[in-house]
Amino acid sequence: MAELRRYRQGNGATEAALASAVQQARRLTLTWSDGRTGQFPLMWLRDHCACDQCRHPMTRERLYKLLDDPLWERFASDEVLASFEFDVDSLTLIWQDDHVSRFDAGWLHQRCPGQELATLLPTPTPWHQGFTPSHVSHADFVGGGDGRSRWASALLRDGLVMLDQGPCELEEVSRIAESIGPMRSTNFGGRFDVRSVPNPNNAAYTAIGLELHTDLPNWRQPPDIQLLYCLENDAEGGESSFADGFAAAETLRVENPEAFRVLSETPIDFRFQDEGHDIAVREPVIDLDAEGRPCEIRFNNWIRDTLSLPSDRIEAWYDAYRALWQILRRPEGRVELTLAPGQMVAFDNRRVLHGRNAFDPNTGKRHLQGTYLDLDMLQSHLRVLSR
Ligand SMILES: C[N+](C)(C)CCCC[C@H](N)C(=O)O
Ligand SMILES: O=C(O)CCC(=O)C(=O)O
Repeated sequence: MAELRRYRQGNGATEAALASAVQQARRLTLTWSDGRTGQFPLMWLRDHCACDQCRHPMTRERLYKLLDDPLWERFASDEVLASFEFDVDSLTLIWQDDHVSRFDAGWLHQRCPGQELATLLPTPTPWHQGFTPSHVSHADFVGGGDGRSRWASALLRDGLVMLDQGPCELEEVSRIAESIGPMRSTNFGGRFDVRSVPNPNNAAYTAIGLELHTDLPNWRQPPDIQLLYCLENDAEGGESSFADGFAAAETLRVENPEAFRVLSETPIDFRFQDEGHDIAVREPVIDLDAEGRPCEIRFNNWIRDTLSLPSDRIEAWYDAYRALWQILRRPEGRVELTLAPGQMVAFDNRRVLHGRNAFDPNTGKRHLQGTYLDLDMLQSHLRVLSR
């Protein structure tokens, strides 16, 4: 007989006690003391067995293979379960092949089919008018208190967060990034310097103003999170601005549904070329998820490639693109700030657009260091911090 073992994933135990368990054909209906009830298909219960044969005892990864289970065909009937019993905090099933599965009642309570599983991550929330980003001090971020989770939560919720009063040290951005996850490398390297240089290969390495944009929309998977750490900002100009691309897309949907449709349904070409690279992709400006909500914005006027569409769709596409751009330009939707030395801005590059005003390199120095991170690592970091 398999060793019995509780299986929790640390999503917070419930106080509710298991009150009844009734088998109806190929399902078990469970009811808890708080009134919640759930119908659990037997095949689901078998697949989620947490014993040490079905889950690796060290990694907790699934070993059970439904494809190789000789009982599988019988899950459609009610012959698969030999017996079951329950008490307030557990449910035990004995299958026809004598395998025993024991479930924690609280674990099942959280996973009633059809029930949203509680997540530890904040919901991305569109900026409302007058939105201002959260600020966390560098000392709180590195200090071991709740600074890191406040920072990560704000970044996941708002897509933008500030870190203040850090040291003016080269590579501090790399240290911060690597405390969260590996830096995401691109054709610009793992970590990049933003300053005006001779022979630049992209507009960020000049002193010109940068219209709001997302970075690297010419990649199949553009970088998720961008960190920009300010080391020097003495030159005249160079102020930063940000806009919530998801909020702008939703405004466009309301004000100009046809433009929204065109931008979300028309893949266009993005392409970056320099000495050693030619990276190109064809994707829409607004990408929608399965529910039709914007899940990615690709907006970068420099590296938008030749617009290759049938001529009867070209004017409509330009009109739609201008309509979105006009919304992005509206002052009420933008966050404007001047980065101070020792300050770092972090933002979701697939949601929030960033830009800067031109600066005059003859009046002083401007130097940022930046890198990218995968959203998976940021989410993981917050889940681990919440343990
Ligand atoms: C930040 N860093 C300078 C590394 C990249 C800048 C990317 C912006 C550019 N126009 C593009 O998407 O290709
Ligand atoms: O210089 C800045 O403030 C922003 C730079 C930028 O837009 C970029 O690196 O993509």
